[in-house]
Amino acid sequence: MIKITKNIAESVVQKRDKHSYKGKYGRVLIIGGNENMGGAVIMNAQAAVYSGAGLVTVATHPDNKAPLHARLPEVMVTDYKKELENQVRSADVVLIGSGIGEELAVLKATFAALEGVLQQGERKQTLIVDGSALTMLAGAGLTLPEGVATVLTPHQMEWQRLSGVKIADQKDQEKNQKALESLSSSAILVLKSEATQVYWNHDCFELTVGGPYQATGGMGDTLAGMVAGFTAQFTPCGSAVLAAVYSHSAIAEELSQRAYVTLPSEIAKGIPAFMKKLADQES
Ligand SMILES: NC(=O)C1=CN([C@@H]2O[C@H](COP(=O)(O)OP(=O)(O)OC[C@H]3O[C@@H](n4cnc5c(N)ncnc54)[C@H](OP(=O)(O)O)[C@@H]3O)[C@@H](O)[C@H]2O)[C@@H](O)CC1
Ligand SMILES: Nc1ncnc2c1ncn2[C@@H]1O[C@H](COP(=O)(O)OP(=O)(O)O)[C@@H](O)[C@H]1O
Ligand SMILES: [Mg+2]
Repeated sequence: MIKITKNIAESVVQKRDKHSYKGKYGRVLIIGGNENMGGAVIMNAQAAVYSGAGLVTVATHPDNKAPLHARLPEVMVTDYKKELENQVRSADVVLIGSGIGEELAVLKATFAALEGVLQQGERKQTLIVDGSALTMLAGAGLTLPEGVATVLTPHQMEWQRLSGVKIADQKDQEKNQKALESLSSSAILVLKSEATQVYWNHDCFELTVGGPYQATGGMGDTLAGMVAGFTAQFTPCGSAVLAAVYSHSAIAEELSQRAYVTLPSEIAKGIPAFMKKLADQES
């Protein structure tokens, strides 16, 4: 087990090139948020924008458009049942599942569009699967698109549903690793808990920052948005995931010095200053 340290995050988050522009920092497409769970995509999007993603589009239920624009003028918004294929085609990173409910057709259309891009050999895209998309994956017996850089971000029950590994057995790295390999030959797993584990490239990493002040709805939606924002900007994908996982909980730990609970939106607001500290340390 390798500890996820500040050093890993510092080696990932770099100072920005003076001659760069938004196109260099990735196009993120967030798909999720049904009529009852629009908050989930707001938290995804806030985290992705504050992590520095170059362009962020949210494909969601139309009821969520006005609240999203009111909270985050930086994002573009589209209906997740219209023109999804074109949106997926133009994205570098696709995050699907937070608050998506049971919109199986949207999940299937997203996977089909990603496979279409792959077949044309256009470029390497990253897919992040969170929340209810993981539950639908488990229930519908869908397979993950191979060849796309994939990150799964389940909490313990989502992982139990998807992999069959019972929560009580999830401390067993070998069991988790084997189950992951049976789902995908190359996916990265972020198995969230009070001691989050990341499985990448046959290694297992463990988070040692964070705490119970994070046990509040939307905390995982914020992490998923950070993973999207970081993977849009930094390579390799696994290092970017580790840096996002570390930063999310390290910001919460800092906030917990003066707060009983560390709300997801407060963590998101802390991202730019935290990333600056990481970039300033980078050697
Ligand atoms: N504002 C919004 O729009 C928000 C929208 N959200 C969206 O809601 C969707 C559903 O996500 P979900 O996680 O709330 O529900 P689900 O997948 O059924 O899991 C809960 C079941 O698992 C069990 N459980 C056991 N261990 C667990 C663990 N470590 N962590 C968590 N649960 C654990 C737990 O046990 P119990 O608490 O009953 O003992 C219960 O039986 C998802 O798409 C998400 O993005 C939320 O983010 C909130 C804010
Ligand atoms: N006791 C705890 N200690 C540390 N982190 C926690 C604790 N409880 C929850 N978390 C973190 O909060 C997040 C919860 O994710 P998730 O259940 O998907 O939230 P949601 O779907 O409501 O956004 C994970 O990153 C998890 O590691
Ligand atoms: Mg979640």
